[in-house]
Amino acid sequence: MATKGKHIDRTKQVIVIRDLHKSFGTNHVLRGIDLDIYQGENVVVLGRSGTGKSVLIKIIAGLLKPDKGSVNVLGNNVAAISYRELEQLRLRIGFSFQSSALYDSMTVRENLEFPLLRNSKHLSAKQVNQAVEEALEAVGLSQTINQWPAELSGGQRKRIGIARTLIMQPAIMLYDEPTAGLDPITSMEINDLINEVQQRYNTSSIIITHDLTCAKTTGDRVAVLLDGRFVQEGTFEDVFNSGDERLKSFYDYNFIT
Ligand SMILES: Nc1ncnc2c1ncn2[C@@H]1O[C@H](COP(=O)(O)OP(=O)(O)OP(=O)(O)O)[C@@H](O)[C@H]1O
Repeated sequence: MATKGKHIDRTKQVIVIRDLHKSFGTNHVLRGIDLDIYQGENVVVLGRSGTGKSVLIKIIAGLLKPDKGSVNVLGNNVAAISYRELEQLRLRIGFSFQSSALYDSMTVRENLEFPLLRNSKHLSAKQVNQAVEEALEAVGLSQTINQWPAELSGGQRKRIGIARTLIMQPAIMLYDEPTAGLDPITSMEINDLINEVQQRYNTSSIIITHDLTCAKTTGDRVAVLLDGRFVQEGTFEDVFNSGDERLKSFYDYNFIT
C-alpha cells in the first residue's frame, strides 16, 4: 500500500477557499467554508448525504458560482476568470464521478483517446498511444485496452474512468464518492489506487465520501462537513478521537447503513 503524505509540499497551496457561501433559494447549503489544500495532499471531505459536498466540488471546478467568499484554484479566482480561462483551468482538474461515465459505444482505448484527441490536437498517433498505455498501466488494467465498457466489472470501470482522467495529467483530482456501490475488497483497491495516483502524478486531491474506511485510507487530512460548515479537521485519528458529539450521529450512520 502507498504511504500517505509522502509528497506534500506545505509551501504550495493549490486550492484556497475563504468564507464560501452558497444557497439555492432558502436552502443555505454552504455557510462559510474555509479550506486550504497543499500540493500533493489528499483531503477527504466527509459528510452525510445532502450536506453540500458535491456543491463544494462543483464550485471548485467553476461549474457553480459562489454567492459569497473566494475560491482560488491553481492561482485562479474561479468566480472572476473568463470562460476561456475556466476551460483551460478545467483541463488541469480531473473528475472521477460516482458513475464512471465511460462511453459504452467506444472501446477502452477509444475512451482514453477521446479527451486527448479533443484537447491536445498537436500529439502524434505514437504519443497518443503511449499516453493511453501509460494511463492504463497506472491503473493496472493494460490488458483491457481493446475491451468494451460492458465487459468490465464496476471496479474496473471506475479504474478506467480514473485512467481517462489521468491521461490529461491533472494537477488536481476530484473524487466524488469513489467507493460508492463497490464491495469492500474492490473499494480497498480503489482507495489504494487513489494513494498511488497521488504519489505517481503528485496530484492534490479532494475525495468526497461518507465511507470511513475510504477516509482513513486515503486522507492525509479529513474535514467533516456538517450543516454547511467544517466542524472538524485533522488526521482521521485526530478527528475521530476528538470526542466531538456532533460526529456520533455520523459514526452511527456509517456502521448501520
Ligand atoms: N443545482 C441545484 N439546484 C438546487 N439545489 C441544489 C442544486 N445542487 C444541489 N442542491 C441542493 O444542495 C444540497 C446539497 O447537495 P449536494 O449534492 O452537494 O449534497 P452531497 O453532500 O453531495 O450529498 P450526497 O452524498 O447525497 O451526494 C441538497 O439539498 C441539494 O438538493
